[in-house]
Amino acid sequence: MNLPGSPWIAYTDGELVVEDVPVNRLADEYGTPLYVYSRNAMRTAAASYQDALAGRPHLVCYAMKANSNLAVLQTFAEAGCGFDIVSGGELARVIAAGGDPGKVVFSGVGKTRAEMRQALQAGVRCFNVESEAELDVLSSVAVALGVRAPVSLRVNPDVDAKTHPYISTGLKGNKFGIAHQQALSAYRHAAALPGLRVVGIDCHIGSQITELSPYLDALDRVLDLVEAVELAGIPIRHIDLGGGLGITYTDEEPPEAGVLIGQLLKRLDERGHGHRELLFEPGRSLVGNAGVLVTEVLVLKPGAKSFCIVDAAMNDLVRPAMYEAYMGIVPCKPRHEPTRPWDVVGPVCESGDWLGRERELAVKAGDRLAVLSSGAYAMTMASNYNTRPRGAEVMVDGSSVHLIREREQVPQLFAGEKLIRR
Ligand SMILES: Cc1ncc(COP(=O)(O)O)c(C=O)c1O
Ligand SMILES: N[C@@H](CCCC[NH3+])C(=O)O
Repeated sequence: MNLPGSPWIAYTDGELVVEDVPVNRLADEYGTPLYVYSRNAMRTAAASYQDALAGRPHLVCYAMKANSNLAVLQTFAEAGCGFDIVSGGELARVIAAGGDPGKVVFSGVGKTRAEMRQALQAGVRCFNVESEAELDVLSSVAVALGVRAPVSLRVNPDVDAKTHPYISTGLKGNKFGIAHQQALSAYRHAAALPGLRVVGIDCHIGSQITELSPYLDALDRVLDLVEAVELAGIPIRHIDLGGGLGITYTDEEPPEAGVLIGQLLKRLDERGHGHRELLFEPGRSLVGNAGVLVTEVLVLKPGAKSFCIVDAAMNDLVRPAMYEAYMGIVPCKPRHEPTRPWDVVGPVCESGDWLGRERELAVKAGDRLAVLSSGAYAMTMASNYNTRPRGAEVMVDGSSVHLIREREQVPQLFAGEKLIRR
């Protein structure tokens, strides 16, 4: 069986392993719920973008919202990546991980003045500006600091990324970016402001995209604009095509990064833009299939509907509850016994607290299951709902194991709370 995450995540001698390490051994040592990542899967994924872009000026900016653990950032920084950030908190993480702020692009529809100042002082590479009003605010913050902010306008190309409505971002009904019809005037506005320096153009049309055509359609819209903006006398140095490339959770067959980039480069060349510096902001496709969430079966409730209650829940992995997303679930040590369908659910007091429905499994209490494709948007979206401490994170690199985040302890969860004095 070829699991998502193969060859880094696979069965060896009847046991699930991440690289050279059996997952059950990690669960024995670090407990569950436990996020386990393959460092070489991350390195390989970064290389697939970088190799496809070799010989062209480029920067792959890892969209760290997918997984912002410092050791994950360190891995991508060492691979030569920059970062796509959406908050001052994410910038602080980049710096703490030893990343270069000069390789950071700052996206997001609602940056605060304090975050703008922080990013200007750190020397980020570029602000991806998402509205005309933001141009004025950013310019005034930059003028007050005596600098010019490098800006790229995030254009909303009104292209259907054919993905879940909650994660589509490039349609005119989405809150993201500046409508492509208004972008030229927004560029004129930007070029006239004293605190700004136009450096690029940006678009990001959505997430978990499994087809090439939306990317090519968006690129055409972006190139039309680049031509119009440069005709207006405003040079555009880089083109940032965002992230969004999907991964295999079940039977999806998204294009490989190399294929996507090959097609985009071909279109750029055909249209005479092959010399431009290219930026990408991939998140999920760099880390999603590099990780699993390991959980222990607490109790079984067979019946008309059979529930397999595990110790991980929607607070550890919200994607099924939030998007009805399918995540593969496999045993860490398969039993050679008959299977039956189980709803794999967590202990949280919500009917929406499920990880998988109608999964054919042979399980007993105490067994460990691995939720596949949990390297992206799992830990970063985790919460403490029901006063549940978040799990530990472990990075495997060959046969080396690194604890990269300790398990939260309950007292930490209310450490900042105060009783009212009587
Ligand atoms: C601006 C921006 N860039 C990049 C990403 C990364 O997306 P993905 O994880 O789908 O590659 C996102 C999230 O969708 C985003 O909002
Ligand atoms: N968090 C989402 C994707 C949104 C990406 C951020 N714009 C997911 O788990 O699929």
